[in-house]
Amino acid sequence: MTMMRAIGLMSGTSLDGVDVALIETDGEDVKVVRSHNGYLEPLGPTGYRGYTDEDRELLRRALSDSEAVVAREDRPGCLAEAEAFVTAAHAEAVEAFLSANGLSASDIDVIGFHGQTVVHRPDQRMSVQIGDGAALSRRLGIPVVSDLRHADIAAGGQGAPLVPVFHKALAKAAGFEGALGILNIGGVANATLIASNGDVIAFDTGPGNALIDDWMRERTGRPLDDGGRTAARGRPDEPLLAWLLTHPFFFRRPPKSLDRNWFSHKLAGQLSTEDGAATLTAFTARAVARALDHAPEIPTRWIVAGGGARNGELVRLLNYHLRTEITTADAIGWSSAYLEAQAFAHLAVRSLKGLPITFPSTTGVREAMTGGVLARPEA
Ligand SMILES: Nc1ncnc2c1ncn2[C@@H]1O[C@H](COP(=O)(O)OP(=O)(O)OP(=O)(O)O)[C@@H](O)[C@H]1O
Ligand SMILES: CC(=O)N[C@H]1[C@@H]2OC[C@@H](O2)[C@@H](O)[C@@H]1O[C@H](C)C(=O)O
Repeated sequence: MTMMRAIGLMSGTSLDGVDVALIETDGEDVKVVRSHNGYLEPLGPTGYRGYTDEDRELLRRALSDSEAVVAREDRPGCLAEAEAFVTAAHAEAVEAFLSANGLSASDIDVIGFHGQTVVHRPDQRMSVQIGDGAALSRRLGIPVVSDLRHADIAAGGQGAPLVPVFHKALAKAAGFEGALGILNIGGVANATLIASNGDVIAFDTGPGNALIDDWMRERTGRPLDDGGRTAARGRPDEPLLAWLLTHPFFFRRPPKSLDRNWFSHKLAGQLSTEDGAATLTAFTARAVARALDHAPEIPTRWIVAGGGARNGELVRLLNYHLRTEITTADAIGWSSAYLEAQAFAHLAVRSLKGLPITFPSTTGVREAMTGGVLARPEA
């Protein structure tokens, strides 16, 4: 099949910025190259457009104002302003990326545009990602696929996670054998479990970095615990941790997905900065370990991606709780930081071709289905 050149754009729940990645894919197989250390990695450059404090403040207000959303078209409070900003920030990110890599719009077949999640209520069949795909397509002169969660959620699925079909393509390209776990630790964490016979299940495991980030911002003014160094100096509050893990979410059978706002860093309340960071970091790690309760086959290899892979204390705890050695995505030639953006490039091509992007075992939707809305520049 012919390979297409696709750009994926992700602005995740951490609200840190726009990730940009170009890959070549036919929607089934991803073009890979052998990296310097012998692993197979997706071919293509990546880019990033960080949010300023002011940008992040607007997005935070948008998250809060979005509580008033009743129908998915609603844009209460600052949501319309935030949506225009998200579209413009993504356009700038792509323009800078193209020029940095000597590319022009005609070199790109399609863009997969995730947008910024502001509402995720699968029980109400609603998940809203702000960002205007049609406007982005017109500005860039490139076809854009957006709104990739809606069809699934409207059909009764969780609308998340969407990356598993890309994880599976990467695992196939790498030729991994045996049961494999792929963990993405963004604001929220999600796991893809691939059994030795190729069967896939996927679900959100619980909070990722979001609570740690919120805690650090409140206590230190810096929005992350660099390397997990603060957590490493503290002691987790065991009774609080045990209580947090009694939340019904952890007992629900997958597929399941989580909204960023279902848990709050305020739960660590009165603890010292270090002990609070240690407790919230341990919470993320133990919530991930609860994934093993739902695994049809215990993975013998775990690959960890997302910003959380750079939190040394979190990785140390995961090594302990997952009972097997874990490897960071970067160590095997995959990109910890850009895997999700690459996934949305792959998903856009699958959407263009009408291939399924969600499955009963990944979102709980009744049957495998495609999704996404295509906008063409001339429309
Ligand atoms: N050096 C570091 N030390 C500790 N944590 C880090 C480091 N670098 C990044 N992070 C964490 O990673 C987060 C960003 O992760 P990532 O970009 O994967 O999230 P996202 O894509 O926004 O989220 P999601 O996957 O939920 O959509 C930061 O907010 C921070 O918590
Ligand atoms: C609703 C939403 O935006 N969910 C995100 C979030 O961030 C991580 C986790 O929660 C995952 O379910 C999803 O993103 C990834 C990209 C996904 O859909 O696979």
